[in-house]
Amino acid sequence: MSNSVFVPGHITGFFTIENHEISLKNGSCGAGFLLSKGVRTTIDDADELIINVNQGDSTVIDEVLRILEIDTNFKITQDIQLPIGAGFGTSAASALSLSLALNDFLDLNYPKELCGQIAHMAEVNLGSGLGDVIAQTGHGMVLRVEPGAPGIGKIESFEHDVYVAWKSFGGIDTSSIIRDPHHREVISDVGLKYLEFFEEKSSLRNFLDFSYKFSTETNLMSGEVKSLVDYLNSRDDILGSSMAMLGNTVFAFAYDKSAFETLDIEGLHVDKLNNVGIVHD
Ligand SMILES: Nc1ncnc2c1ncn2[C@@H]1O[C@H](COP(=O)(O)OP(=O)(O)O)[C@@H](O)[C@H]1O
Ligand SMILES: CC(C)(COP(=O)(O)O)[C@@H](O)C(=O)O
Repeated sequence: MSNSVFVPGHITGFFTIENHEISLKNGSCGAGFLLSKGVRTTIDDADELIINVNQGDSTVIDEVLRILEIDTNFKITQDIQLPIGAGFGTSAASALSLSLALNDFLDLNYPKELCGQIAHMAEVNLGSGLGDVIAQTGHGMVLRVEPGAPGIGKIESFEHDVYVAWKSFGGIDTSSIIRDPHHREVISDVGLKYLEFFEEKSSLRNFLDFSYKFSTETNLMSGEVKSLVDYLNSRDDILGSSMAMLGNTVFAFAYDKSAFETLDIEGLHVDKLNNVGIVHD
């Protein structure tokens, strides 16, 4: 027997950090969007536990198996289609696709929200993310209006027919930012300001504008990220550009794919906003 689940990558544009002593209520509010690339987890029958990942290590998988208290033999294969640690929410996509795939494979019959809550707990426990899991249960551009795990927090999804380009210069250790008191304060103050503006009008233009202002005012952009973002923002055929939270990564939106194809930027990937979301095969 074999089954697989695909969970899209998620890029956050701006966010707040919301504390709670209960890890399911811990998380973030903010806005981001889903990509057509992500993480596919496949489970197959096996006589022993086999873990096969194309990038990274088994940290996320081990944490999900620990929370689920599963001690059965099977083979886990993860195809991580985006760079890890670079602001694409791959750790959340790994955790969520694994909990959903195991639910199907082992006929656990857990509600989808519970699978999401297990993945959210793995993320929060590892310090690798706050709001990616709940955002990945949505589609298109996703606004997180209340923090927490699926079934606890609240999201709104907006569909857009738009191309997304990205280029990564490398990773940022998410936990070193979200666990640092100074960063936490600045991120939450600036994030709240733009979240409130965005809740009034959740347009694509506002998302791009507020993401750029957030990354500038929080001082999170590296020099190389800022110069590419500024260059992309200077072009008329590009809707806007900003930094992927939290990675050394640039993203930009355009209605026409050719706006990116005519640029001669090494390592620029072109994708489409994902209006579909999670897929079970
Ligand atoms: N399968 C995996 N997917 C993503 N991250 C992983 C995985 N396995 C281990 N890791 C580690 O988890 C951490 C995730 O960091 P984070 O910055 O949150 O990544 P991302 O931005 O991709 O979610 C990194 O230290 C990475 O090395
Ligand atoms: C921005 C971040 C805290 C981290 O995102 P990543 O580095 O992609 O795991 C995200 O989880 C969020 O809550 O918005």
